[in-house]
Amino acid sequence: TQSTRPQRILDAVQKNATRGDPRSVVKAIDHFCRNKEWAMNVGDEKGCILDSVVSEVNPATVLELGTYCGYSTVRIASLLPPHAKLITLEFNPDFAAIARQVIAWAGLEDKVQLVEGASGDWIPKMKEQFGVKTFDLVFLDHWKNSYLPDTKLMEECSLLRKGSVLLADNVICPGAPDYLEFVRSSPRYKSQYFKSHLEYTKVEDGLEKSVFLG
Ligand SMILES: CCCNc1ncnc2c1ncn2[C@@H]1O[C@H](/C=C/CNC(=O)c2cc(-c3ccc(F)cc3)cc(O)c2O)[C@H](C)[C@H]1O
Ligand SMILES: [Mg+2]
Repeated sequence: TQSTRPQRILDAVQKNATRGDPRSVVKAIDHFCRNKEWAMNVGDEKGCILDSVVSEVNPATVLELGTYCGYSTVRIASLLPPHAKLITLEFNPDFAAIARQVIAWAGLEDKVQLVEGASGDWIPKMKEQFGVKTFDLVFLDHWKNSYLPDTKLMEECSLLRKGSVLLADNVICPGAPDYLEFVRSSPRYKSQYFKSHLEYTKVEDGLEKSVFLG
């Protein structure tokens, strides 16, 4: 039977990366996506910006919206301090199944909770289901028209505290114009644009870092 692109990404990880070595998993996916098949991972260039924001925030609790194959999940989790937790939401069961295996190959199962389901259903249940008070860092990389409604939902559910950092991928390409307008004009956020390129290409894209001011 025909394999899917996520399955071919998992194969590339299992063939070329070392079990328990997150950096080798990241390298294997980047090599595959740069040389064999493009895929919508945040990639190595924007990934370095992601790494620097994660290191700066040094979060105890992280929420990722949109796991896909788990590339950014592995990047983030590999930088977390010992007892920190990353919850990642993915509503496509096929992608979730692949991501679980990528996360396991990297040896990061203990730091990552992959929740299969839609952000709109799960954000309101974060406190009761996972004992999360607030998130120190949120990485938004799911459907671009869901960034804004989900940000408003996180505010309504009191999941953001003074200093919580939102980091959004693709604010230029494919773009998230309503989200960008919101976080850049709202007095409750301090926003900063990190110019970069669409993964594995020369097309402009970037990450928007927005600090919630409470
Ligand atoms: C209920 C919905 C919301 N709730 C949800 N709850 C849970 N999971 C959700 C939700 N909404 C979506 N997901 C999952 O997240 C993933 C979705 C990821 C989406 N990412 C893009 O579309 C993109 C495109 C390009 C791109 C650029 C240029 C091109 F030419 C082509 C493509 C580049 C990029 O870096 C990109 O991240 C995954 C596929 C999908 O199942
Ligand atoms: Mg993206």
